[in-house]
Amino acid sequence: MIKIGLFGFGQTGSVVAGEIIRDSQCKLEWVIRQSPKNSSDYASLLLGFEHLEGKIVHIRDVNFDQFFKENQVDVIIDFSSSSSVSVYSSAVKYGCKIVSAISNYETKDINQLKQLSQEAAVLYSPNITVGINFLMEASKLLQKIAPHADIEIIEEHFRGKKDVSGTALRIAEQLGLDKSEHVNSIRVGGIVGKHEVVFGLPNQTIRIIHESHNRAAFGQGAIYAAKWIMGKEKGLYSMEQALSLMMNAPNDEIQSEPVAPL
Ligand SMILES: NC(=O)C1=CN([C@@H]2O[C@H](COP(=O)(O)OP(=O)(O)OC[C@H]3O[C@@H](n4cnc5c(N)ncnc54)[C@H](O)[C@@H]3O)[C@@H](O)[C@H]2O)C=CC1
Ligand SMILES: O=C(O)C1=N[C@H](C(=O)O)C[C@H](O)C1
Repeated sequence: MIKIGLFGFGQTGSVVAGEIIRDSQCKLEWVIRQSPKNSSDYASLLLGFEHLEGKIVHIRDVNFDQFFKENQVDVIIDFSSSSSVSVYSSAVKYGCKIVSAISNYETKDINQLKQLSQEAAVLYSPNITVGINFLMEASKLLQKIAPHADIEIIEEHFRGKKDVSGTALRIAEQLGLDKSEHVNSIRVGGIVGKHEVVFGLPNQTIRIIHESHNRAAFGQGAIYAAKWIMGKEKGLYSMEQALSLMMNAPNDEIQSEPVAPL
């Protein structure tokens, strides 16, 4: 059983908590949240389950050195904010691994996360869905086939998302594009997350699109990453690496036993 601690119980973290609770190989030990709401409750009860799982802990109520010593977990999953890395850095001395899904880090915080990976296994992904990594691989392949194509990235999210999509910035980086020139953001309604790479050729246009319809997609990706990182030594890993078996496996393996749920 993989013991998981979760940072963040917002619009994504609360859905991720439900996915962890539903997974038979994982146990949600605790949820650290910033809001004093529902403190000392259980995430399971708040999400409609009948058993007790995922004690809700208010960040102001804990001495983290003591908390991590007394509430040790195998993996911390972070869906909170850039600054949380400074909170859970002390957990790694108890052997804890980290899966961070924070999409846009402040420079000091991403540097601290990289520093942490010298003592612990850390997986960081601005988009932790399985599907977006296929979009990235397909885009890199198409760019090789059509090196002269014009390329634009379109990212669409819910109206309240303030930052530019970390996923789109990473796609631009992987394709060698100027992030300030070739990432186009749309903020409308309740779109969970859509990324489109548009390849413009003289007589045709090719579009590669990934769309998350439900935040459970992020929960499934985070759980896959948590299971994958359990066997890893200290170091910094990406979701592309965690999925590389799926993308590089011989055809018969892919057909018979997909490595991760789509
Ligand atoms: N990598 C991926 O695939 C995905 C990444 N994200 C990222 O996850 C983060 C959260 O996204 P949302 O849930 O939409 O935002 P949100 O604002 O709804 O939730 C964030 C929650 O974290 C809490 N929080 C902030 N700092 C905290 C701390 N130090 N300790 C504990 N809790 C803290 C906030 O109070 C809030 O409840 C964002 O960075 C977002 O970009 C979201 C979806 C997918
Ligand atoms: O804030 C979100 O919700 C999401 N953020 C990530 C990003 O910024 O790329 C990933 C996903 O699209 C949802």
